[in-house]
Amino acid sequence: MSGESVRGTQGEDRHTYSREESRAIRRRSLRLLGSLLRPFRKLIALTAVVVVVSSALSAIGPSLIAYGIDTALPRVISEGDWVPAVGITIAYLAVGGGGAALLGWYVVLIAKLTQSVMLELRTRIFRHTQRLSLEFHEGYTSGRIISRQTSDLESIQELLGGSLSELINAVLLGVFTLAALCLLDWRSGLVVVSMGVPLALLLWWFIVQSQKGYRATRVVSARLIVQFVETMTGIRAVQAFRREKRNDREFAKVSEDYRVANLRVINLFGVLDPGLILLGNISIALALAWGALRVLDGSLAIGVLLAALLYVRNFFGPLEDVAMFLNSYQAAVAALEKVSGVLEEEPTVEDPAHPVELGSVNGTLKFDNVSFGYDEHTTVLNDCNLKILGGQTVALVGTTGAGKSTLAKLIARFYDPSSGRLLLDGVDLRDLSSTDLHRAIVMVTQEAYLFSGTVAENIALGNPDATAEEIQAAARAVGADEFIMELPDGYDTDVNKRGGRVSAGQRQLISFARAFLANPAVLILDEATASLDLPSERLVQDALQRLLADRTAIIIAHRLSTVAIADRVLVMESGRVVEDGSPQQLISQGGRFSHLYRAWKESLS
Ligand SMILES: Nc1ncnc2c1ncn2[C@@H]1O[C@H](COP(=O)(O)OP(=O)(O)OP(=O)(O)O)[C@@H](O)[C@H]1O
Repeated sequence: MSGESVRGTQGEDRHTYSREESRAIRRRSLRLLGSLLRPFRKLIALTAVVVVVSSALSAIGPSLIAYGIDTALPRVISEGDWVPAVGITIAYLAVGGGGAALLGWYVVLIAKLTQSVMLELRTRIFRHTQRLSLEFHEGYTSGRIISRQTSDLESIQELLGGSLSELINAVLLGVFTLAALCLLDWRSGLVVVSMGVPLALLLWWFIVQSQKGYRATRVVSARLIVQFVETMTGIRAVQAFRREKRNDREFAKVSEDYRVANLRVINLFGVLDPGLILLGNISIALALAWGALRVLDGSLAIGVLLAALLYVRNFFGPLEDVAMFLNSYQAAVAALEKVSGVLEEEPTVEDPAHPVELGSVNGTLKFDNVSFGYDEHTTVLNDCNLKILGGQTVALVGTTGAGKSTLAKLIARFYDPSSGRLLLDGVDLRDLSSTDLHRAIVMVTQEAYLFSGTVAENIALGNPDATAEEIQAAARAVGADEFIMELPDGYDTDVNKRGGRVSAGQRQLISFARAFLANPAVLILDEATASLDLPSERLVQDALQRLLADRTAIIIAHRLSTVAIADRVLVMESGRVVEDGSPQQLISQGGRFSHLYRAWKESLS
C-alpha cells in the first residue's frame, strides 16, 4: 500500500503498516522535527560543544587522581615538595568545577531549546486544528485532539528535554571514560569490554519487555481518558439515567488494568537496576583482582589501579539512562507520528487564491444542481436547484435527518458541494475570501455558545470594532438589554462566574445580539429545539423578528410557531425539497406541511 493511505490522520488507529506506509509516516515525522529544530541550529551547535567538553572534563578526574597518588604524593613524602600535590589538587578542582559548570549550562541550554520547540509545536497544533474544516472536527472528535495537545506533547517534551539529553550525556561519558581507561590501562579496559555481551543481553531484554509494557500502559491510559471524558461530558445523562454504578464498575476495571500494566513495567526495573549494579561490581572485582596481581609484581602503579576502578564504576553508572531513553523514544515517536498526521491535514474548504471582491451584498442565494454527501458512498443532498431571493425569510422544515442542517452548513460554507455550485449574488461561494464570506453570511447555531469573558465581549464577537453603545443597541434591538442590565455587573458580567450564569433562552438572546451586531446579509439560524417556557419563547420570537428584518434568513424551524414569521417554507425529505411555497399556500394545498401544521394546531388546543 502506498503512503497516501496514511496521509494526515488516516490509518491513525491501525497497528500495522506496510513498508511504504511506515516510510511515509517516518518521513513526515522527520520533516516536522527538522522544521522545528532548524531555526535553533546555532543553539544546538553550542549545546553540542558544551556537552562534549563537559563530558571530556569529567573523564579527566580519575587520571589526575592517579598522577596525584603515584607522582605527587611520593614527592611530598620523599622530598617534601608540595608543588605537584598542590598543582594537581588545583587542577582537579578546576576540571571538576569546570565540568560541573558546563553540565549546568548544558541543562539550561537543553531546557531553552526544548521549551522553544514545544512552544512552537503547541502553537502550530492549536492554530492548525482551529483552521481545519468542520469535516475534520466532526470526524476526529475532541478527545483525540486533547490527547494530541496534552499527552503526545508531553511525550515529545519528555524525550527532548529529559531522556535524549541524558542519553547524549551518558553516551559521551561512556565513550570518554572508556577511551581514558584504555589509555591509562588497556587491560582494565578489556575487562569492561568483556562485559559487553551480558550487558547488551540485559539491555536488550529490558528494552523488549518494557516496550511491550509501555505499549500496554499507553493503551490502557487512553481508555482511562476516554472513560473519564465521556462520563464528565455526558454528566447530565449519567445522572439522569442513573448510570453512576455502571460507570464506577467500568472505571474500576480500567483503573485496575492500568495499575497492573504500570506494575509490570516498574517490576522490570527490579531486574535492570540490580543487573547493572551486578555487572558493574563484577567488572570492578575483575579489574581489581587483575590489577592487584599486577601491582604486586610491580607492573602497575597503585594510583593507576585506583583510577581504573573509578573509571569502571563511572562507566556503568549512566547505563540505565540509555535503557530509559529507548522507552521514551518509542512513546515520543508514536506521538510525533500522530501530531505530524494532524498537521498534515489540510482544510477541505479552502480560501481561493484569487478571490472575487464582494461589493454591497443583496443576499440572493442560488443552489445550482448541488449534490452533497459526507463521504463518497452516501448522498445527502441530491441535485438541488433552489433560488432564495435577497431579504426573504425561509423556514426549512422536515423530518429528522432530512438534510436541513446539511443545507444550512453548505450555505455557511462549512462544506463545499460534491458537485454543482452555490452562489451568493451570482458569485460561487468558493470564489469568495473567507473574510467576505463570513461578513456576508453568519450562522447562529442551536448551542448558542458563549465563550469565557463578559457578556459585552461575547456580543462584540459579531463585530470586534463595535463601541459599548453599539453593543448595547444590538442587545436592545433583540430584547436582551433588560435581562443583561439585571445581571450582577450588567454587560461586564462574566458569563462563567457564579451569578453570571444565564438561562438557555437568555443565551440565545445574547447570540442573537451577536448576530445583529455582525449585521450579515444572510443569516442562517438553527433554532434551538429545547423547549423554552412560554414567556421566553415569546421573547425569542419577538427578538427573531427584529433580527431577521432586512436580510435573507434561513431558519431551520423546529417549532412551527416560528414558521409564522417566514415568507416561504421549504419542506425537506430525504435530501430533497418536496414542498415550496408560502405558509398559507402550503397549508391550503393539503400536502405534508398542512398535515404537520394541523397536528401542531391540535396539540395547542
Ligand atoms: N457529519 C456528518 N457525517 C456524516 N453524516 C452526517 C453528518 N451530519 C449529518 N449526516 C447525515 O446526513 C443526513 C442529513 O442530516 P442533517 O443533519 O442534515 O439532517 P436534519 O434534517 O438537519 O436533521 P435534524 O432535524 O435531526 O437536525 C442524515 O442521514 C445524517 O445521518
